[in-house]
Amino acid sequence: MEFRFNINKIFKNNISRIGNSLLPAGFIAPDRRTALDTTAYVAEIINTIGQASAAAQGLSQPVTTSDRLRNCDEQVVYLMTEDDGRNGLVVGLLKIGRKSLYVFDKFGDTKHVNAPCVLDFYIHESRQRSGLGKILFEYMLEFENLLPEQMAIDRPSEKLLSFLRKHYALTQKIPQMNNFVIYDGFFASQESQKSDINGSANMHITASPNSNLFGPQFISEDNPKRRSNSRAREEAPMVQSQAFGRYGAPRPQCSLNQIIHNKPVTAVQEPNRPIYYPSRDDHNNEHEENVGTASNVEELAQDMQSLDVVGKSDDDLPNTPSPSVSPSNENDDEEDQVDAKNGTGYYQQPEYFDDPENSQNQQQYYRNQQNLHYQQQQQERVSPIPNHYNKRQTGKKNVSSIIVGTDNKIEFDQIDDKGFGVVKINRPIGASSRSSTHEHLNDNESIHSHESSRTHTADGYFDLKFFSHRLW
Ligand SMILES: CC(=O)SCCNC(=O)CCNC(=O)[C@H](O)C(C)(C)COP(=O)(O)OP(=O)(O)OC[C@H]1O[C@@H](n2cnc3c(N)ncnc32)[C@H](O)[C@@H]1OP(=O)(O)O
Repeated sequence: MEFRFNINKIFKNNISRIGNSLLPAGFIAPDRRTALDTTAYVAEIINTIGQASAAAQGLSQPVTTSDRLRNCDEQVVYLMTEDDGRNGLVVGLLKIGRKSLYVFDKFGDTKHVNAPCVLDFYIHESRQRSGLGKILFEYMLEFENLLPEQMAIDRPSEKLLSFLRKHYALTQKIPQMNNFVIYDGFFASQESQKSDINGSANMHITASPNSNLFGPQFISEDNPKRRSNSRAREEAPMVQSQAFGRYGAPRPQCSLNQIIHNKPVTAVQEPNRPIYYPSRDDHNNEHEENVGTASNVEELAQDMQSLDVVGKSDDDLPNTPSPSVSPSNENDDEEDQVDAKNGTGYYQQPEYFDDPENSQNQQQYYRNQQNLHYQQQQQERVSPIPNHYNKRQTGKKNVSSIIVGTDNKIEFDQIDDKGFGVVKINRPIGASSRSSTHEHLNDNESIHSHESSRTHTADGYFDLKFFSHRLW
């Protein structure tokens, strides 16, 4: 590879080591101007041979550029030149540098190493397979005081793999998940550099593929399984997690790990986490009352079932529907109708039930009952507040009302900024005047159906008062 300038004045030896100064080691410039010119020439040489190396490897971008070399303290380039009696030739490039890597050892555990790496290696096509590559590589190993197996190879080509196999008998690769190739014997030389991200000498990060999901786990080197180099995992390895911080939280069992190690995959058991129900008085730190565990939820459900619905307690009701009943479920609708006809329904039946011409009203009645039931349950979950609390006790300022009409439309009517919401069921849309709504607003009344209202119309009125956060 020829250049427009005489490279023999720059490189006094066949192999020159160049660092981030872009001047060959031992180069002496008579003046500053010469130094700057030489730097520019070396930059041009490096860029040119870097391009040639990338082309030889089929890379779209060169791995070696003068800018990268200038800006990196950890990398050096070995250039091989020939004196052809004219301007001289550049015939080879070898770039190495230390890199901080997470690599798998032969047991599949991840280790953090700061390893010397072969980053770029190129011998001009006219000189390949003539032994120059080995000369250049040997020079580098000697200068850096390294063994070939100590080096990690960055994306080696088939030619380089063959080169290493032939000259250094490197055949036993340790599989990695990154582009680096390391060989057996790599870790024997890394003992002195062993460390983890905390700098601890006796810990390392596991190679779990779930590390990205659940965070790294730190396994002690004192683990007897690691000491014995046994990969049989009859018992769970001792995993030491950080007691605090990001990785301090309990992690779910890694099912992939169980599959890989042929263990029965157990169902993931959710920890008994506290359940937080939104409190109306969060700002008063009273939400502690609303924090419970799953068992508390059952108690809450029992409390809900014991509430008086439409003036009738559960004790009077032979068939209490499941709390999970969905108001939109048509089948459940039918079942409830049958129950009601048999006198085993959950709610009281209005008089028009006996009128066969009123079947539409009956259906509407059941739908509304189920809606009410569902909304009550939802309301209870969000705001499990004794129904005798008044506005002053709850401190709420927002009042709004929902009016559910006979055609299943819901009218949500905000009256003014007071404290509670009211759902009015079975009222004609828009027919409920604000004044009449106000008349029925009594903060001391229960969240259940409004008996007095229901008597005003054959459709029946069921007001549901609720505590709500302000929506608008
Ligand atoms: C991390 C990296 O840099 S990966 C990129 C490596 N670089 C390249 O692939 C660029 C193209 N190749 C080259 O530049 C050179 O072939 C090098 C640098 C790999 C080796 O340099 P050479 O001067 O050819 O090596 P040298 O002559 O000392 O050793 C020759 C041995 O290298 C291997 N080798 C070299 N060229 C080839 C080739 N075309 N095909 C297969 N093996 C080859 C063989 O093992 C060969 O031995 P053999 O001739 O008995 O089969």
